[in-house]
Amino acid sequence: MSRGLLIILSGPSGVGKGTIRQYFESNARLNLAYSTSMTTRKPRNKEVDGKDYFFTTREKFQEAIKKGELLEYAEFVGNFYGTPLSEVERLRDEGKNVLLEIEVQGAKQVQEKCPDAISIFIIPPSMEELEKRIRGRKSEPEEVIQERLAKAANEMKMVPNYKYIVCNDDPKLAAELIETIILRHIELEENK
Ligand SMILES: Nc1ncnc2c1ncn2[C@@H]1O[C@H](COP(=O)(O)OP(=O)(O)OP(=O)(O)O)[C@@H](O)[C@H]1O
Ligand SMILES: Nc1nc2c(ncn2[C@@H]2O[C@H](COP(=O)(O)O)[C@@H](O)[C@H]2O)c(=O)[nH]1
Repeated sequence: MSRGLLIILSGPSGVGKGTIRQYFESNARLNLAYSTSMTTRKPRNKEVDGKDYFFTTREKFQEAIKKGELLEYAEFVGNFYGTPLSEVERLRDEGKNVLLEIEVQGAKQVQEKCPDAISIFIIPPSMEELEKRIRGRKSEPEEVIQERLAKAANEMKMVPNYKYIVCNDDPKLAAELIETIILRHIELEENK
């Protein structure tokens, strides 16, 4: 059994990463495992600890950084987010293809540490549409929406650092394109 692939799904907040993931995560052919991140952000309505995120304190997050327990981490609009390393390693050792849904600073760290990671950047059809989506989600207060939008403009400059760019106009189509990318990489790995 070969070690699972590492897949980075990145792109600005509100572009639809989570929405797209829901279309393909139950596709057994992809043999995917979603890496649950750790965050100091407060849970949103309906978010479940241990499923959507491991919600934690700043102190515990700092401790995890110090102990080298995170594959990557970043501060994003006042909160910390990071990927627990041991879980990623365990899943990949079990042959699972591990999906990281992370912002661009963390993606850069993973690309440096794991050059064979498959990096996919999701872009919105326009910045106006991105704003509409962040607002439509009604998950953040106005000042946080403004900060996320300002950040998004800079994040878009990172596009050239990614192997694949997928526009999320229609989420089903975007998910199908990503499925095709992952399936091709699985095939390449099997033929090695
Ligand atoms: N193709 C699309 N067309 C219209 N609306 C969309 C599309 N994709 C996602 N959305 C909507 O945009 C909003 C943001 O999507 P989502 O939460 O999946 O983004 P995200 O990139 O995961 O955000 P974050 O990085 O902040 O977690 C949601 O309300 C979702 O329903
Ligand atoms: N670098 C990391 N970024 C992460 C991680 N988990 C999520 N994220 C990204 O943070 C922003 C904000 O997320 P939100 O849930 O508050 O909207 C978004 O781009 C996420 O993809 C992580 O472990 N590391």
